Parts: sequence; structure tokens; C-alpha cells
Amino acid sequence: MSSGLLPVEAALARVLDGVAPMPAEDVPLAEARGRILAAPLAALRTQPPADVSAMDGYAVRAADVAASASELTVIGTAPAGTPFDGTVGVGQAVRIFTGAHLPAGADSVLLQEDAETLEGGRIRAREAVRPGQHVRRRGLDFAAGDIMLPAGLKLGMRQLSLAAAMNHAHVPVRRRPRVALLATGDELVPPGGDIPPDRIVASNSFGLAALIAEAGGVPIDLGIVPDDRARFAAAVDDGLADGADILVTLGGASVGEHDLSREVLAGRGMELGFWKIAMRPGKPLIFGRIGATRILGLPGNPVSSFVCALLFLRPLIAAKLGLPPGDPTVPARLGAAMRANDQRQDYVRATLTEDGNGLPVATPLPRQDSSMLSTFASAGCLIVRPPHAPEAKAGDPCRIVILP
Ligand SMILES: Nc1nc2c(c(=O)[nH]1)N[C@H]1C(S)=C(S)[C@@H](COP(=O)(O)OP(=O)(O)OC[C@H]3O[C@@H](n4cnc5c(N)ncnc54)[C@H](O)[C@@H]3O)O[C@H]1N2
Ligand code: MOO
Repeated sequence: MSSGLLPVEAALARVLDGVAPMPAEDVPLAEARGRILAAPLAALRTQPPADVSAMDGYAVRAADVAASASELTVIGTAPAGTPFDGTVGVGQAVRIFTGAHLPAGADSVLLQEDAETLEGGRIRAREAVRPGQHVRRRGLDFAAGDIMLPAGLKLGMRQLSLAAAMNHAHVPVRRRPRVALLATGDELVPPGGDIPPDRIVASNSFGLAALIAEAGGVPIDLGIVPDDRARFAAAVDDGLADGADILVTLGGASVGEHDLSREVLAGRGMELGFWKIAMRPGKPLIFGRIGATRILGLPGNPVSSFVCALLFLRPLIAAKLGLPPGDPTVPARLGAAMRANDQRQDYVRATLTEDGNGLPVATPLPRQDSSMLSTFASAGCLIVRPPHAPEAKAGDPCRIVILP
């Protein structure tokens, strides 16, 4: 393209090219929340395992209660968990409770509210009973061998309960990729305490660690290194030795004398995939590989690092979990006019509201400086302005990335 910079889509294709999903591991169900199933999960039992009552009442033969005012003799009780071991004969009933096995001979349940208790262990039905009424058939929910949860599914509250009901105490899930984060810069210090004015808080690692965890990775904080080649290189080696599947450096991606990321990473054997893309913010993004470890060198400006992480790190983690990258954008309408764009795909911080029909409206924030966390924190979305997008007016359709 005219700028000579790599378009965002082409850059993403390079980042994701040939990614092998992480191997599977078995985890206890109680620890599986948010994990990605690595194999389809089949039911290990049938549910319900027998015909059961759906109501508290009386197990009956429907033919005996075809009309209201039928009278029956109650011959026993069937609470849930203790099946009645006799057989319901003509003119007989068994007291039954929700979830209990339907006794042999019975085919239906008369609702407790529809039964009048008489002297001598007898009842009278106030309503007629349909055959099969208030009975849950064996296997209504699922049968042993049925595949109920496909591979690639994220285990949330509903899936966890289903897996448990299917009798899985452990589930096979994708190992979580380990994502090492290394902040670089002489000026950086951790938050807390008295910080001199020539220092900046290394804030990026906190947001990125949250994004990594949310995406299904394990963030590993390698801390802060100064702009010193040897210490930077040693920290990269630590990250690789620690088994990082993805190594993320923060800062030092640009062109100044103190921007060491490319040089140091090349010195550790990085094969460069690209440097600089047609994107704003985030132009100086670096991508490469050291062996099986994928490297992202994010720009230091806080908004740039986060936008690059949303667009490249998040799909890379998804690919490591065996998931498709997905389209991070959704349709919306502009809440204000926007001028024509240049050659870089722009990710414009914007508020997110709704129009009178409940449809999303994105309105650009006035300040777009990529150092400004205040603007970023107050934004609801990023408006995606493709390269050379013509000017647009309020109400025009657009695509947005909703911010997590
Ligand atoms: N002559 C040029 N200068 C710059 C260019 C360029 O093309 N030519 N690109 C600009 C762009 S675009 C960006 S983005 C920045 C990013 O450059 P670096 O990746 O080298 O970032 P640094 O210089 O290390 O830091 C920039 C800024 O961000 C602060 N920072 C760094 N790390 C963190 C962190 N972990 N947490 C919070 N803040 C951080 C740092 O203190 C600086 O203020 O370069 C432009 N320059
Ligand atoms: O693109 Mo830098 O990413 O302007 O802040």
C-alpha cells in the first residue's frame, strides 16, 4: 500500500500463521470455569436414569383415573432416592415426590392438589389423569453416549453443571498459554510510594495482565528492565526459560536510541515477522518468533499497547486455545461527523450510547492522544476507521470494537 506499512489484516494473518493449539490437560470440574474444552464431552450416564415424577402427588395408572372422582387405595410411598419396590395394580396408587422413580405398573402422576385424602388410606381424584401426565421419561435430558458439549466450548456456569450431571469429575481442557510481560524503560517504576517527577508508573502491565487472563492465558510478570541491552536480554532469556508461549515486551518499539526492543530480541534469535503497521495508535508494533515462542513488541504508549493487545494478542491467545480469531468488530452508527482518514487504520476512542431504538451509537472523544489513560478508561469503544475512509457524518454506519 502507498504508506509502505503493513495493513492490519495482513499483520494479523502473520501473527496467527501456523499457530499450534496448546495440548490438553485434565482438570477437576471445580477448577474448569472459563477453560476451553479440548475434546467433545459425551454423557457418561442417562438423565434421568429412569422414568421419574415431575410433581409431588400420586403415581397411578391413567386408565384408573380417566374420569374425576375416581377413588384409589394408596399402597406405599416413593420419595426421591428410594424407589418403591412393589407394583401399582388396578385401583391402586403410590404416594410419590418430585424426582422419585415411577413405580412399576404406574404410568402417570396425579397432582397432590388434585387429590382428596379419604379415610382408610384412600384418595379421590378431583381431576382426570392423562396417560404420561407429570412423568419425565428416562433419558429426557440426555442419554449415555450423547455428545452434549463440543470441543472448543468455553465452560461457563451452564456447561459446568451439565458436565457434572453427565458424571464428569474431570474435564479435558486446553492448557492455558503462558504470556510473559516485560516492561522496558529507564523511566519506569512500579506504582506506590513517592515517585520523583522524572519517573513514570509502569501501568501497562496491569491492564494487559487482566486482558490476558480474561482471554484465557496465564500472565507472567517479568517486571521492569531499564534501557540496558544486557539486562533486557537476560529478562527475555528468563521469560523463555520460564516456558513462555508468548512473550510481550512493552515500550522501546519505536526509532529512538533508547528503543532497544527489536535489536535485543534479534540478538536473542528472534526471526522478525514484521515491524510497523498501518494502524493508529500502535504503528511501531513488532512481531517475531524465537523458536516456538511468539513475540509481540508492543509500543510503550498505554493506549497503543492496549489497542495492539486487543487486536493481536487476544486473537493469538484464542488461536493457542484452538479457537477461531473471530471478528472483534460490531456495527454501530456515528454520533458525530468524522473527517477523512489517512493511510493508517484508525482506532478512535469513543463513547458508546444507544439511539431511540436501542441501537449502538459511537461518538468520538475529543482527545485522542495515545498516552491518555483517562480518555481510554472513559471510552466504551473504538471506532474503526479504515485507511482512506472518506469523511463521514453523524448517523453514518461504522464498525466498532467494544472495549472490555
Ligand atoms: N521519531 C519518531 N518517534 C516516534 C515514533 C515514530 O514513528 N518516529 N512513533 C511514535 C509512536 S506511534 C509511538 S506509539 C511511540 C511508542 O514508542 P516506543 O514503543 O518506543 O515507546 P517508549 O518510547 O518506550 O514509550 C512511549 C511512552 O510510553 C510510556 N511507557 C512505556 N512503557 C510503559 C509502561 N509499561 N507503562 C506505562 N507507560 C509506559 C513511556 O514512558 C513513554 O512516555 O513512539 C512515538 N515516537
Ligand atoms: O501509534 Mo503511536 O501508537 O501514535 O501512539
